[in-house]
Amino acid sequence: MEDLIKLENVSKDYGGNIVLKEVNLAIRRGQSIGIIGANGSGKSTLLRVIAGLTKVTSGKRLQKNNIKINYVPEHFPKMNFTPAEYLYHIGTFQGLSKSEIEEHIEKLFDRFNMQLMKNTMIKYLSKGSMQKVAVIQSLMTKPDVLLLDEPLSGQDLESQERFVEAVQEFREEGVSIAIACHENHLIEKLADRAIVISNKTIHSSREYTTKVIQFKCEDDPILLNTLDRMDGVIKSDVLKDQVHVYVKAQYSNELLKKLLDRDCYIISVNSVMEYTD
Ligand SMILES: Nc1ncnc2c1ncn2[C@@H]1O[C@H](COP(=O)(O)OP(=O)(O)OP(=O)(O)O)[C@@H](O)[C@H]1O
Repeated sequence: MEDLIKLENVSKDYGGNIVLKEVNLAIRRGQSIGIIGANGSGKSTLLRVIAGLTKVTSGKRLQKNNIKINYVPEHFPKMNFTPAEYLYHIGTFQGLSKSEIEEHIEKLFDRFNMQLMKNTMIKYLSKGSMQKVAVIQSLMTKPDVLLLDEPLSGQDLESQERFVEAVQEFREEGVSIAIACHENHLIEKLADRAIVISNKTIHSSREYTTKVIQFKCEDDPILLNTLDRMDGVIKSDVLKDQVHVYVKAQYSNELLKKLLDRDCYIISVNSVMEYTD
């Protein structure tokens, strides 16, 4: 897989306070990384370094030419704009036409239940609504790399689900994603691999390379006979009336959709993790 952004022995300190020490990391095309760590461990700093928004103290940040990066910060600034005005400016800056911007705003405001807040000054919005403006901004144009810092912060459950769906759609279109958050379930859903920051460095990573989908289906020989030939399927086992199918993580949503279309009952979806150092 092609490297879009690479950190080589990157260290970052703030006035002598070392936050990251000799970190090596590659953001690969189409790969999705979850960043886990305690408060203050350096997740936001790492994301800002990946985004190229923070200068590194030593080491190198390399970036492939002409790639587009969308970034959702942990704290959205309190601005004297309405969300519609702000997104209009951002869309124009990103080269979208007026009608494209209006279409995106309508669709995304509906999707995130923000229509009533469209014309309220951002500085008066609640924390969750402000975060939704940041999320909507990052979804208006398809990037090569989507960087998300605590994107669910303050969002209600329905908006969280909408957000997961939207990120999954980008993922299926090959967008690379790095997401820092404290919700492990979100990382398991959205990441192929999780890195853990502690003691100023990335000391281990978990690979979510395979998903195991457990389901039941009415007698459907066509499905069972073709399952092993479907994209990304590694193997399948039939145990009494249940089927366990092992599928590469990036194909699991596609397979889930197929199973649901055939009225299968999904019992569970689990990640098989491999640890690497
Ligand atoms: N601009 C800055 N100036 C000085 N120190 C900073 C700055 N940004 C971050 N730090 C310090 O760097 C350390 C790591 O902060 P960072 O926000 O990256 O952690 P985090 O893992 O994202 O934390 P949280 O989970 O609480 O959001 C903290 O000690 C923080 O005080």
